[in-house]
Amino acid sequence: MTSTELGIARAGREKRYRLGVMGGTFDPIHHGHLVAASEVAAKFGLDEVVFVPTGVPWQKSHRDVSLAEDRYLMTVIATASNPRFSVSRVDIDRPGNTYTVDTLKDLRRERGEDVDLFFITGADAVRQILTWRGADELFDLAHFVGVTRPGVPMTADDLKHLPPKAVTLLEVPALAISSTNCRERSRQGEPIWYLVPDGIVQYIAKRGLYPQDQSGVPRDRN
Ligand SMILES: Nc1ncnc2c1ncn2[C@@H]1O[C@H](COP(=O)(O)OP(=O)(O)OP(=O)(O)O)[C@@H](O)[C@H]1O
Ligand SMILES: O=C(O)c1ccc[n+]([C@@H]2O[C@H](COP(=O)([O-])O)[C@@H](O)[C@H]2O)c1
Repeated sequence: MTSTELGIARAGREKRYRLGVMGGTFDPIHHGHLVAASEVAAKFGLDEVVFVPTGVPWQKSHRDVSLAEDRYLMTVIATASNPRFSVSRVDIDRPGNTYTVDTLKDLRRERGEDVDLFFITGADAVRQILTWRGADELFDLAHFVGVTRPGVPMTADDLKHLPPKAVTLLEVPALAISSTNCRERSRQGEPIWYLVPDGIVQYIAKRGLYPQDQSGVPRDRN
């Protein structure tokens, strides 16, 4: 959506604009991400979900991460067909480690005060939020939506350490897909068709992103 279209859409409505924010390393983006964003958009009545690929994901510094431009382009390709999905460069254009507190402040600055922000995150990331930089500020900047993820058991008890009402848990259709598994499958010459959108299979092949490991041992089991 262009900024003019956004302005027209906003002018014609009384309710505040509801913007979902789906942050991720997206190395590569897969259907688990897309289903999570789509479900939260439907359940929370979001006007738009902006996907924000990380610049430098500091909590993944133990492994190689593909170039930000490749992850950005994959995110654009995967979201292009959905008129409510968009992609932001705020994290990849900001130098240094990526912190969500900066992401949310940048989006607030860009989109204005009359927007409610909903940060979408998987159950694994919800558990980690208090380790994030500026965690005490995060819940004033956005409402957090933690989506269920296969292999990550999560109940309301797991949210006890977070401020009350700061996070909503949402059950989404279970897709046992991870970027790690997609990378490993590519490296072992196994198909990733239907785990990721078709254009992503083709982009990975074209750019040789996760080359087959001749030793048969995945490079980044994490
Ligand atoms: N299958 C899934 N179901 C629900 N949420 C998911 C799923 N995969 C990823 N997420 C969530 O999407 C966000 C971005 O995830 P990320 O880009 O790190 O993908 P990932 O599959 O977890 O990657 P990796 O395996 O490399 O750690 C995180 O909040 C993560 O919890
Ligand atoms: O702010 C932080 O310190 C922080 C630490 C780890 C992860 N995050 C954010 O959480 C989202 C998912 O991250 P990841 O590493 O699981 O792809 C992404 O938007 C990250 O920027 C944020």
